[in-house]
Amino acid sequence: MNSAIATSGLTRTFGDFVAVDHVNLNVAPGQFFGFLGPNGAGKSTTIKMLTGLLAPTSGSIEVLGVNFTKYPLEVKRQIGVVPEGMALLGRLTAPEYLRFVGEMYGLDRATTLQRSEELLEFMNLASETKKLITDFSHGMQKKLALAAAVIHAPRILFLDEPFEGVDAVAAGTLKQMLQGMIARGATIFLTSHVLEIVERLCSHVAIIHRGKLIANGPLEELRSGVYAQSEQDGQTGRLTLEEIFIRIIGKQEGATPATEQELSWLG
Ligand SMILES: Nc1ncnc2c1ncn2[C@@H]1O[C@H](COP(=O)(O)OP(=O)(O)OP(=O)(O)O)[C@@H](O)[C@H]1O
Repeated sequence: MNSAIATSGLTRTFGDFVAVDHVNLNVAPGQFFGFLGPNGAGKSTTIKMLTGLLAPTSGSIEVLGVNFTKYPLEVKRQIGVVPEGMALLGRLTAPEYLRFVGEMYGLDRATTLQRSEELLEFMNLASETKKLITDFSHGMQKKLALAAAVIHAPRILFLDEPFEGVDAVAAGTLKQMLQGMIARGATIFLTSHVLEIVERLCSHVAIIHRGKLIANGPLEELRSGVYAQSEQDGQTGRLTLEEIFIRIIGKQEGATPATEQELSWLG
């Protein structure tokens, strides 16, 4: 097996609209992979297909060398996911939910209990064990969804906007947890609009725009490609991922960047 995640011609349509258009991805085991794109580009739709939450219209997906369509359960056992809507069970408490998830993955009760306690402590949720999940704040729900996604020690973790709504202290803890997983050989595939965090964590980046992949590779290669172009434009110095992203998307749009437009009527 050479890839942790490999897609070929992955496509999803909604009626006539092509949300994901013949995407070929190749993520090596142990990579920290950032999947970027503007709003509505097709990131969540792709993650949903990669984790079995949405069927592709066409194309193939292999995860850890296994055909997802043919052997979905075998794949699902080895992956963890925090999807866009988190999909928690609101009428349970956090320990009840983690116990449910742990047992669903076939962990014995003692292991589930021990990991659940450790995770709640780690996520700073240990004092919230009596509250129903439906009464959790958005950030608390996000942290619980993350805890549930890793309780079975998955080999691949898929995260759709893991830092959204999470406070700075928790974001720091989370980054540490993800880096620890990478150090122990896991693969992480994440979407985020927080490009400073992606830049700090991810070794590889792909950019999707209107359903099509428009950039894909090691972050440093992407940087040097865009950097060479920007030198021709007269700009020198190291580009941040945010600058790289804006340049790549701007080139596709061929329009005036939003920052240069004005809402003159607005005060
Ligand atoms: N169930 C659906 N029915 C119709 N259109 C959909 C559906 N799900 C997604 N889309 C459309 O597919 C496109 C891609 O959506 P997606 O949620 O994948 O974008 P995204 O890159 O995750 O965006 P964001 O960064 O805003 O979360 C959008 O135009 C969206 O409206």
